[in-house]
Amino acid sequence: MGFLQLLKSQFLCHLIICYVFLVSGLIINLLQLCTLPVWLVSKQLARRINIRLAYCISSQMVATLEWWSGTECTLYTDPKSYPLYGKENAIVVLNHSFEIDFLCGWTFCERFGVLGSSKVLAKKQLAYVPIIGWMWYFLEIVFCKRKWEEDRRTVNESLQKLRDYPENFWFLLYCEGTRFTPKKHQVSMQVAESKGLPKLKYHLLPRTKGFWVTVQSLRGTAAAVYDSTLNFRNNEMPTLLGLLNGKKYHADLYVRRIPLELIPEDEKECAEWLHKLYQEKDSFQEHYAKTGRFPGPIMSPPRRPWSLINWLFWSCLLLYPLGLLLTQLISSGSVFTIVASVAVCSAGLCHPFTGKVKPP
Ligand SMILES: CC/C=C\C/C=C\C/C=C\C/C=C\C/C=C\C/C=C\CCC(=O)SCCNC(=O)CCNC(=O)[C@H](O)C(C)(C)COP(=O)(O)OP(=O)(O)OC[C@H]1O[C@@H](n2cnc3c(N)ncnc32)[C@H](O)[C@@H]1OP(=O)(O)O
Ligand SMILES: CCCCCCCCCCCCCCCCCC(=O)OC[C@@H](O)COP(=O)(O)O
Repeated sequence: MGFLQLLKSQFLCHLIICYVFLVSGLIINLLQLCTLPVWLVSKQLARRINIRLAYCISSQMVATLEWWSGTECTLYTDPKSYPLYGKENAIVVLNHSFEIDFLCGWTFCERFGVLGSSKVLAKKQLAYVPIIGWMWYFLEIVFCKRKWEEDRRTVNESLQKLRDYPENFWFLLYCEGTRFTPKKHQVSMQVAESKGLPKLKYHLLPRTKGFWVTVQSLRGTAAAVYDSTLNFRNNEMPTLLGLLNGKKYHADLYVRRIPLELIPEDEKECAEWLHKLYQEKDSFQEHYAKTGRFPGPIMSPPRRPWSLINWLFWSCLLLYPLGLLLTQLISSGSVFTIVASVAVCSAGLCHPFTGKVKPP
């Protein structure tokens, strides 16, 4: 193991990364709160400010993937579609199979310049997660309760509000509705069987209602659906903890651009269209399993320095006062103060990082 790799596996480094993320995240949440009066004066200005503030949070996680772990992201796509990425609004349909699939999505958003404005149809519970969930509130992220009677109206209303969004955005939809597990796959294939639909090997049966309402609500706003299929080399199942430990993965993403006009307006036809799309996605995964690559040419956008620059900025800003505090603590010479501080910090920090869950 080289020196750099050894350094990346050190708990102290992980503490520093998390400290910078948590403290900067809360500061940015506070700044976002301060933009509320700006909404009253100029909604578009408030939106533009929030896009940049959100970038400061999400790009830290992208920096962990791109610069800390050195994970590589390869894009397979049609060269004719490539120049349009980042230059138009789009609905992204992605398989939900990996712990870090959303982060790979964010990485591509970063490379095409739409990270700050990227959106998702997320379950309502995520709105209450500090930092990311609170940031999403100000980004006008669309939340669903997974109760169609309510979502039909609320999802449509939230999407209608994006019609005059001032910057290009990608709207991510995990049509499978939940992350793939063998158990969920088994149940989902029973539903497929009962509906007379062909079985899928690598995906759960897509939920069609959210897709239909999204396409209908964003007609005239989004230009296309980006059908995206993600996988990792060497059958790896990457984790956030792995990234934090500096483990390098290799992500492959296959993207097909489908103009929105090609998607049927009728709900039933649209559902059939989506089921067919997932059968095709399944065949791409089968191709990947057999050959280790997706079909089509590789058009990989390079990583940009901005996520690293943002991380270095927040690190300098937040590690300096922490360093001062520690120096003062040590130079105080009081054994009691030092022991008490170490005890408080350990109590506060150990619980989240041990990953243990209290029994009910
Ligand atoms: C160039 C580069 C390109 C791309 C780069 C890639 C990506 C970058 C883009 C953007 C990044 C942005 C952000 C990313 C950041 C973070 C994301 C993180 C987290 C979000 C994750 C989530 O929260 S996922 C969960 C929430 N989302 C969804 O659920 C969406 C899908 N669901 C739906 O659409 C649903 O229809 C619904 C939620 C709208 C409503 O749900 P409800 O349950 O009420 O209705 P359903 O229609 O789904 O259910 C009834 C029908 O379903 C059938 N059924 C029952 N059981 C099952 C089953 N197990 N499987 C399948 N179907 C089932 C049932 O029979 C009913 O059938 P009908 O025939 O009556 O329809
Ligand atoms: C700089 C890096 C520092 C990292 C340390 C901090 C880590 C903070 C991580 C916050 C990540 C929050 C992003 C939310 C995305 C989670 C994806 C998710 O939760 O998907 C849910 C779906 O699957 C459906 O779930 P089910 O209810 O069906 O099951």
